Amino acid sequence: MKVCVIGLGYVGLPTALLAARNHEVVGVDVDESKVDALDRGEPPLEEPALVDLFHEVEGRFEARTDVVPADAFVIVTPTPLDADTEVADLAAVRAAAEAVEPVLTRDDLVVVESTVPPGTTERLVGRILERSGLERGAFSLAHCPERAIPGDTLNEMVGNARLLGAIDDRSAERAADLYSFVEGDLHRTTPRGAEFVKLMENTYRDVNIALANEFAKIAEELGVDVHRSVDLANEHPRVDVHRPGPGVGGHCITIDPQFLAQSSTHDRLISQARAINDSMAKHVLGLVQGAVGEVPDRDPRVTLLGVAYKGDVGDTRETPARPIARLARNVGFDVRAYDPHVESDADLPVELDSLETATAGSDCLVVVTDHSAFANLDSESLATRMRSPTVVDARAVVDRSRWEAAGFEVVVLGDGSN
Ligand SMILES: NC(=O)C1=CN([C@@H]2O[C@H](COP(=O)(O)OP(=O)(O)OC[C@H]3O[C@@H](n4cnc5c(N)ncnc54)[C@H](O)[C@@H]3O)[C@@H](O)[C@H]2O)C=CC1
Ligand SMILES: CC(=O)N[C@@H]1[C@@H](OP(=O)(O)OP(=O)(O)OC[C@H]2O[C@@H](n3ccc(=O)[nH]c3=O)[C@H](O)[C@@H]2O)O[C@H](C(=O)O)[C@@H](O)[C@@H]1O
Repeated sequence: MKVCVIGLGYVGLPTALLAARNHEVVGVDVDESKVDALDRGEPPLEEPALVDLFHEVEGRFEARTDVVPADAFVIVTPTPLDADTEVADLAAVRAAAEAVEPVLTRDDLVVVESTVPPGTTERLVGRILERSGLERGAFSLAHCPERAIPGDTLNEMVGNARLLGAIDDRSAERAADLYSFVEGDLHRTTPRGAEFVKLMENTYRDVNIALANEFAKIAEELGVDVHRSVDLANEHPRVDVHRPGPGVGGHCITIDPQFLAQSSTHDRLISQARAINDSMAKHVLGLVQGAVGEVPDRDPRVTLLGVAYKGDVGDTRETPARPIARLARNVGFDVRAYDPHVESDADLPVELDSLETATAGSDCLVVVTDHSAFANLDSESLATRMRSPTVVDARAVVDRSRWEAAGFEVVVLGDGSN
């Protein structure tokens, strides 16, 4: 079938390329520079396996800025949180549905793949499509959310089980054909059911991380090491505590729980977990202030190691580095930053430098991101470059004994044992 994928971002582009293994695919994005890059054969993709896939499907994938008639449409546009109202901003999903409506014909399939609050597929997208004069059922409609983890997108898109939240049997059959690249099981449910399950999954992770972060703060008070404690607790066959850190980032886990909270009067734990995770930036700053103390002569200098929201990716959306940098600047720190996966980011309140420049004369390093490269940093040369060799490790990635031997004072978030 001919498939039109609308939104060529972290999820839409890999989805379009995978679908192009079995179908003719047109990828649509409002960002002309993205479409131009794809036309030039330069896909904006971080994972090497995805670049290979781009070349594999050449001839079956084309990028455009306008929606064209097709047999199936997949909406994968962003669903951020509206900053003023704290509810889902569905403008891009609405715009995509409005772009499909004029070209929609009988028997076409429309899939919402964006993560959305329960009810959105049928109430918002379905109603816009009905303006075409076609009744629901004359066209197929489904919500098939994505579960892939950034960093291993291709393997997860293919291997993970997938939800098919279809309005009827025909919609489910056609969606199964569209997603024939998926090797995991396809589970049939309703659109609202799929919307709810997707949000439950990310909420579970956010709440679990909040619990780990609360354990970390308690461990600091009690004088024990939370990281070793989590390892030991997870030896229990029915316990799976997540990892504490400087806060939860990314476009999904920071946002999706709020789509559930906004949909119910019963939210208690979900909002509390969000607040705990958001409080971690302040907690990290407290650790930095405790470690650095009073600095004579000039503003104390702090260097953020990592601005990406998590390890080994270059994505900075909702990164905890942002509040940490802002809070540090507010209390008078000169803030520098280095990230091996991020060259520049205009949305960050701090410029990115090379490791050498960012750490020169620094009073404190703060490990914000768990990039694998940080486990192998040369602590001895860092110690000689800094004014006072101190590190606050919010991810438990540095080797304490090696860094202490190099002359560092080492503070690990959640480790009260030292
Ligand atoms: N990033 C991830 O790992 C995952 C994201 N999701 C969900 O998938 C959806 C998309 O997320 P990402 O791919 O990360 O977003 P993104 O921001 O990387 O990409 C979205 C793309 O849509 C384009 N766009 C915006 N409005 C458009 C319109 N009206 N017509 C055509 N293109 C338009 C943007 O220019 C951008 O290229 C969101 O709902 C997100 O919650 C779900 C699972 C995983
Ligand atoms: C339930 C689940 O694992 N969801 C995944 C998640 O991807 P994402 O990269 O946002 O999640 P993540 O790896 O948990 O990272 C989110 C944030 O949480 C932090 N984090 C994560 C795990 C942990 O134990 N402790 C912790 O502090 C990370 O450092 C990061 O800042 O959200 C994606 C999405 O829905 O967009 C989803 O497709 C992915 O499968």
